[in-house]
Amino acid sequence: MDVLKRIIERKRTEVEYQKTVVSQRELEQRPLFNRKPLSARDAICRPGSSGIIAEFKRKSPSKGIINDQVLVAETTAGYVRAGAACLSVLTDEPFFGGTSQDLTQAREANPATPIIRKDFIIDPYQIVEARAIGADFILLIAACLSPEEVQTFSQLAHDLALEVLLEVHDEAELASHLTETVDLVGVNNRNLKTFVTDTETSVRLASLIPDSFVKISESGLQQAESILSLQQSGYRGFLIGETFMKTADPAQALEQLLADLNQLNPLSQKQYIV
Ligand SMILES: O=C(O)c1ccccc1NCC(=O)[C@H](O)[C@H](O)COP(=O)(O)O
Repeated sequence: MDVLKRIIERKRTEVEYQKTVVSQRELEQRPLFNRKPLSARDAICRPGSSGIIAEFKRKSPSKGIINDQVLVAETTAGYVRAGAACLSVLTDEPFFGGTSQDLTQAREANPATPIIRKDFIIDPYQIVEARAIGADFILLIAACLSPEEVQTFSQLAHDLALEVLLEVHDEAELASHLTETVDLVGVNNRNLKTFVTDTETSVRLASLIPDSFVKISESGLQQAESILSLQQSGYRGFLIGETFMKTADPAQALEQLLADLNQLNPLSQKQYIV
């Protein structure tokens, strides 16, 4: 069975159990549920934005343990100081070693930076929970959902003032799942069957995504050169986890990447505020 199927099977059991522990009504009474979410679109598109969505990722199915030494509040605050436009916090525990508490700690440490709840959303309960733990936007993965679910889940997210990043892997998912109700469209460069990452996937799909959506390239991004070339293809956002997290100082790795990018592109020397 492929990894996504295993993740989703596990997630269904986990969400049903979680509903018996904390009801939706209780989630709606949490203090963070009443906080006004921030716009990832605005953070990524504002002039001078690095567009980097820096991810806190302890482990993954493709790499195993990446970094279990660093702390979430310290690392995410470092990312923001280094120039991240947004943060991504994985909240899946079995496969990625993340928790909802991680996201809440990142929220407390970074009150002015949009945070995505990076998880495998298959139930409306998780969207309400996303707002209650302090997220500003959510991920909907086309490979895990029907087009109708993307439509209804993104509508619910908007009703809760959360933005939506729709993730696709290929042309077919884009054709079947893209709807006006999402805000950002992410192309995942990681083939979930082989785990191989190839930024050509983003290049290939770029022109098929209407410019009304903010385009995000996800996974396997390591070099300033790749980011520059993806910018030239129309991408505004770059979701990066492992490249930063595999180092002892993830924020310093982001700072270095932005310095390399500025070096490569002297015309926009002052573009990234670091
Ligand atoms: O990262 C994995 O191994 C993985 C496996 C199966 C499903 C999803 C997976 N990753 C989630 C992500 O989307 C990435 O964490 C994110 O795009 C950052 O990727 P990277 O920069 O390559 O860590």
